[in-house]
Amino acid sequence: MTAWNNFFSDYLSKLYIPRIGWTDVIEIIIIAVVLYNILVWIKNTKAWALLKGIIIVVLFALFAYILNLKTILWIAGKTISVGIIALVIIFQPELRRALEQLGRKKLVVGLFNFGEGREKGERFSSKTADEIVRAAYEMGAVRTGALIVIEQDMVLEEYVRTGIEVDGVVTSQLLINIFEHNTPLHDGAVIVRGNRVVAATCYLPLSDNSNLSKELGTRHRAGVGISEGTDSFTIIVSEETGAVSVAVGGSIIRDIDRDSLRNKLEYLRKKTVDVKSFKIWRGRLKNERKDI
Ligand SMILES: Nc1ncnc2c1ncn2[C@@H]1O[C@H](COP(=O)(O)OP(=O)(O)OP(=O)(O)O)[C@@H](O)[C@H]1O
Repeated sequence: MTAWNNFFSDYLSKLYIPRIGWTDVIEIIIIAVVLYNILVWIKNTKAWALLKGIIIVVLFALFAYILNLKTILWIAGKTISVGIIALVIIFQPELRRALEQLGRKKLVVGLFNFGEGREKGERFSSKTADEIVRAAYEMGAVRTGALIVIEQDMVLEEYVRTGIEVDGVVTSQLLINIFEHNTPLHDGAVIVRGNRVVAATCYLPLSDNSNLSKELGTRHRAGVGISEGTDSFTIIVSEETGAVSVAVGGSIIRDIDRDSLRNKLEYLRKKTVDVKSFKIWRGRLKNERKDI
């Protein structure tokens, strides 16, 4: 017993417990918020895939360090500085946009913006699913081309920014109106977030997948393109054939029937959405969105 007591008193005498003042608490909060927002930013841009790649490289370097693989460590050491410069060049557009936002935004709201309209536990309502299905097949029947991207966990802000803000409740009439030929909003993609059409005329990345059928033009390639880099669910209505297709995870399901599309949307709708914390800062957003 005395041995234990000695061990603990010895251990405690060596333990350094720093005094924490209120400035330390403020510093911890600021660093936590900044880090959190950097991680959210990484997740919402293509930096997410890159971060996963970096983690794998770091694990590999760690492995080389443990086994003392000198040549690999030397190469890793030499490439690190080049790698950092390469990262800045690759992410120059994203970094510029992030800095621009920082300068433009209402800072506090920007910092605590944890994703709009996602506190309900459901991605979108059953009515929204019905409206999207109705719009897709009504447009298909009259050969109106359409591209509807449904946002899931990954926020598609960088694509929303390429289009024109709409912010309207999803209805079949709104979607049909947007894609009506020779109207200002008909070109490009519509992005749906929750129960709202957030933007139209959005420009999506084109897929360069050489396995895609040569019959498919840029509308379909754009639908597949966005699904390669994000977890979005995209509905494509062909202007040429009226067929409705769906792109998810880099693959396309062509000419899907109405019931299958409704079932897929129903599945998406019910996938649980993280209820984010810090609701206190989101009161403003909720008040703006009573009509959801
Ligand atoms: N990168 C893009 N992002 C968003 N929309 C795009 C993009 N590229 C093309 N589009 C849309 O696709 C339309 C052109 O479709 P195109 O005829 O080339 O495609 P398609 O796949 O053959 O489809 P369809 O069967 O409807 O003809 C454009 O008018 C535009 O609305």
